[in-house]
Amino acid sequence: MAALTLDGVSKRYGDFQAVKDLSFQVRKGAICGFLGPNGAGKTSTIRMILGLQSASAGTIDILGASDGRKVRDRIGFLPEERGLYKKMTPVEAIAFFGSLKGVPTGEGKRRAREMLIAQGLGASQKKKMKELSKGMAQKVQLIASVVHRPEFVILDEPFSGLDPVNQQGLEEVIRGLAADGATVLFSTHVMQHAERLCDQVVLMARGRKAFDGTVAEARATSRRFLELEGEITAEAVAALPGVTGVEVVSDNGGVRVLKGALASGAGGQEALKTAFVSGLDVRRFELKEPTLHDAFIDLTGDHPDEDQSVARPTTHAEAGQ
Ligand SMILES: Nc1ncnc2c1ncn2[C@@H]1O[C@H](COP(=O)(O)OP(=O)(O)OP(=O)(O)O)[C@@H](O)[C@H]1O
Repeated sequence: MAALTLDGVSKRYGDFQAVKDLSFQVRKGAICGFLGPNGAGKTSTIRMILGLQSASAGTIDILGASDGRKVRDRIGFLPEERGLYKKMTPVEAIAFFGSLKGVPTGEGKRRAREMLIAQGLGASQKKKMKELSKGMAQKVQLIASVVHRPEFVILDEPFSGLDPVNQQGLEEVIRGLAADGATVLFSTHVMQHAERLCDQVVLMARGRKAFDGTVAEARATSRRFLELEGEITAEAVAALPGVTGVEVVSDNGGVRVLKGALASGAGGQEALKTAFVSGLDVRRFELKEPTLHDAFIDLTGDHPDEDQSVARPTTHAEAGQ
């Protein structure tokens, strides 16, 4: 059963169309990654789902309602721009947000303490929000957005600004929400989180949906590739059977790392065999599966995290992380 359905949704700001004819469904209980580079239209879509702005065209159904305002007590939302009342303690802040969603203050405080302890923030319960680190404050805000135990949780770029340890903690929180039966939709331009977490990914590029399916299905749209290192030329790799394109990853005085994309269906063994038989100076080789990041680039031509510190030539090394 679908918890969320978008059908032909568009958003126009003056002459600029930020979201174009967007349709997708999210099944009840699924974790859905809403992916795309900055400006792809993710926040605009989330705001339409929540009813914070109206769609220029198309229809939305969230938990049976035509926008989130009508079912606000059943929805939890972590906005991209964050901030909690600085002088409150985390317990007060969480209970306050709970009270806006109908949770009695005493019960809100009890849940706040329980969740703060579960998140390793037990010792910070009595501090003021302004005394917490950014990562801690972000966790408190996330707890505040789910203290009323919503059926549908929408998180806009929840991983941004968190260090790797806190990012991992957040992944666990998201898994926990889904394990408790909630449907989760989160936006991100960092593919690795989605790769680990999502039952479904919706890829956005320039306002349009570029892909909708499982992570495995997304990866399957992309090609495997062969990475070779040695005193080899790009031309020599391009001539290997099954190789359709070559990228020079690095060149260290003639010792190069070369990446050869394989034609769909090509296993790579044939190319390796030919490389050895023809006496190419292969000092290292690796057959690599495409990551979600590779699939995104193949599907859209965009770099989802181009404003991040992930440099393109090393991207494929992320596959095993
Ligand atoms: N209120 C607005 N008026 C005019 N243009 C807007 C408005 N809000 C967003 N846009 C534009 O619409 C496009 C999509 O923006 P949106 O914030 O939805 O993208 P996004 O994928 O969420 O990216 P980000 O992660 O940067 O927020 C961008 O080009 C943005 O500049």
